Amino acid sequence: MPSPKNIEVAVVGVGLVGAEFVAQLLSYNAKSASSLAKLSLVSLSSSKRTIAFPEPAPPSYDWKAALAASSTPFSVSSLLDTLVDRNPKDKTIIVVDNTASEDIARSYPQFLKAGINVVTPNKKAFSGDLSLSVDIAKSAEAGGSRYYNEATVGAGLPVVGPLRDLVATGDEVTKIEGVFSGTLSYIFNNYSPATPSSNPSTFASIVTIAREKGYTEPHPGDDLSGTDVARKLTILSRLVPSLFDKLDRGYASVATSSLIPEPLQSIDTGDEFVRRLPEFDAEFEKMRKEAEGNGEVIRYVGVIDVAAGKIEAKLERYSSTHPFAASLSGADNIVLFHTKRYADRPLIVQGAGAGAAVTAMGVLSDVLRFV
Ligand SMILES: NC(=O)C1=CN([C@@H]2O[C@H](COP(=O)(O)OP(=O)(O)OC[C@H]3O[C@@H](n4cnc5c(N)ncnc54)[C@H](OP(=O)(O)O)[C@@H]3O)[C@@H](O)[C@H]2O)C=CC1
Ligand SMILES: N[C@@H](CC=O)C(=O)O
Ligand code: NA
Repeated sequence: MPSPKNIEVAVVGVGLVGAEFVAQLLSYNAKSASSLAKLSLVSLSSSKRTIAFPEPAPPSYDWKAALAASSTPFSVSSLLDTLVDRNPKDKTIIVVDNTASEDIARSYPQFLKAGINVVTPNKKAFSGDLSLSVDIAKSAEAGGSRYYNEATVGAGLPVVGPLRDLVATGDEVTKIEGVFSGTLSYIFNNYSPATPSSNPSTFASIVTIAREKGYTEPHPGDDLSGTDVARKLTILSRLVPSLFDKLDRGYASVATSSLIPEPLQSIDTGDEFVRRLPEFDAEFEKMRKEAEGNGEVIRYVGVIDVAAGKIEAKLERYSSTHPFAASLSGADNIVLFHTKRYADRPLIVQGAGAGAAVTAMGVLSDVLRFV
């Protein structure tokens, strides 16, 4: 039996998703002693601190305590120097970015050029200005490195990979549509269900639960503004050749309807945002009742109409028998790929589209592509 391939992993971001990713990685090593790969944690970083591991960490290692006790500040440049010193051209080294940071996203080209691979659920690098997406692709080519971002759309659900495969094998995508936000799916599946409740919860209370369950972005305003969906639509559009350079300003070029009441639009912290949201419950209730009175539900959807070149993130009403109404629950995403080959019936992917466990699984499965 060949000896397992050693893959070195440097993790940046150990919040909700990052901590679960580390737990899954350590458990992979523990359960897969005879498997094809060993995943060696070489460093862990938060926004403030970093720790490096000269030896692979054992499954029971209390990395949280070690990181909290570290007095070494984190910086991208020192991480890059440390990883370059480990000879990335001679082995597989991966930076796993589990942050939502724009700065970390902007550093991918430096890592990739140095031969260091990148895996991430962070949408920022692939959904902002087109120039960064182009720089990332060129840097990977120059450095002989690779990057994967499956968990940026639909969390662990296979969405990015299948779209790449459809395109690579010569299929023509005509339309992609669906429910792309786990948070907004959870909110509307509960606030505006196919079978109306006699005692409905308030809009703000459901948002708070979605946040507690770990579905929202670090700032839930990024979900309610539609920005998170617009980012996902940008990521997918850039994989469709005819749309690659359409969204030059990224998510900001997507026609997006926001659910954020005007007075809450510039609130900086997630805590303050959810504290003030109940002030607007009556407005949301009016919208819900109107739909319910027509036998309809409310859902937040995304559409990429390739032929029309139209990309939209918007609130829609559907009859209570529509698949977006009747077949979704929890934080489900559903994505329909209409293509030349899947012309009669679309290729459909559905399942939980948010939450730490399913997101970390998407990130770890990308890491395992390097085996
Ligand atoms: N929650 C979900 O269901 C899904 C999340 N994602 C994505 O996963 C990513 C992580 O989300 P989540 O775990 O909820 O976020 P959290 O806010 O829980 O954690 C973020 C982590 O990143 C660290 N961090 C932030 N900025 C920096 C920086 N500049 N340098 C180094 N570290 C930094 C934070 O450090 P500190 O603790 O010091 O602040 C923290 O450890 C996001 O990009 C999100 O969009 C994708 C799909 C689904
Ligand atoms: N906040 C996001 C998390 C996954 O991308 C969502 O709710 O879908
Ligand atoms: Na995915």
